[in-house]
Amino acid sequence: MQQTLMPRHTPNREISTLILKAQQSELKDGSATVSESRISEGDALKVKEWEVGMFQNEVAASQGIRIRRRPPSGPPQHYKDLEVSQMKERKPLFTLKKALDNAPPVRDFIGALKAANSRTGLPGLIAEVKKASPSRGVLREDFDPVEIAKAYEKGGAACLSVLTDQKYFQGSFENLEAIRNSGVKCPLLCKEFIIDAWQIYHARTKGADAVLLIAGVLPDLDIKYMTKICKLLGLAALVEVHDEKEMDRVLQIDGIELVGINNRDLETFKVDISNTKKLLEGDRGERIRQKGITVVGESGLFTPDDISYVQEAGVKAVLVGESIVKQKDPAKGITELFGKDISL
Ligand SMILES: O=C(O)c1ccccc1NCC(=O)[C@H](O)[C@H](O)COP(=O)(O)O
Repeated sequence: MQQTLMPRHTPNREISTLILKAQQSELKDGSATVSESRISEGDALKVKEWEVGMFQNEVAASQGIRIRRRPPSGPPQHYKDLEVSQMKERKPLFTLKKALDNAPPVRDFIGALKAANSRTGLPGLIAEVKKASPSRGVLREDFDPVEIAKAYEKGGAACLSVLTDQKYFQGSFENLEAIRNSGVKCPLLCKEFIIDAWQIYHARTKGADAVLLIAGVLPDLDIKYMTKICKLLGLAALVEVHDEKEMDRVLQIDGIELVGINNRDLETFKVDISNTKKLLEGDRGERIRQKGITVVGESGLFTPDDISYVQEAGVKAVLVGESIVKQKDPAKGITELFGKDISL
């Protein structure tokens, strides 16, 4: 943490004061990070935002992060940075914090996956409510998110993943909120490109029980900080990796309970389900088991053989979109995917 508190760029006076407070706090109890220290959560967020803004590209490069968001200088240009900064202006953090008082209670996302796995002997299913994707275009023209969510629950899904990104997936927070308010009991993952802690608060106010943190997009410091915010809010964090390097980065972060192995390369869109097996082999797999991490196999799962393959590799849960959302009756699609009725 000290290293990130010694910027090469000069912070403004407010940030300098906050950094000093955080450092004094660290000196007192030795181990605290900015977010754990005695400065307020709002102040910690300001320091964090400043650190992230200054170092993002340097840190990202050193951690092998391939998916870059910010230009080296100047204003944000990536659509998600722009989108989030506009949303933050409309609903600042203090407004979101007030809205938390009226947010529905959080349901146990990881508990639901484990219970389904124990009940069926098969990986717990996170069924994805996704209208379109960058690799496949529109998956379902007659897309009614609540109807699909209800069919998934009827078909035995343990949890649901709801795409909220509009640009690439034609998703929305309205869909997430509508599913949450529809009486569907499955815990909900907010499937979003999270780049800012503000989005976690926002997801919580819209009824999410879990959020996605993508290691290919977020530096270690962000993953650490954001998993703490999730814990603070009672949300589960699904930390997604695609290769060995990302898995190794995530394994050295304490407190991570749920890791997703995406079989899809987010840059090339190439899907290979043997990726799940590769990342769970040998010492790496052993460390994951020792840490008690629940692993989710993600993407490209279409048949009972695919499910058996990733289960044998060591996953306790799977995240599936295309193969079930395209079915006329998504509940039947689940039965076909698993080769048996998992709702019983
Ligand atoms: O689905 C895509 O084309 C995609 C492209 C780029 C980034 C992410 C993408 N999808 C997100 C996902 O990880 C999947 O929606 C999820 O794992 C389900 O995958 P599938 O069962 O293959 O629909």
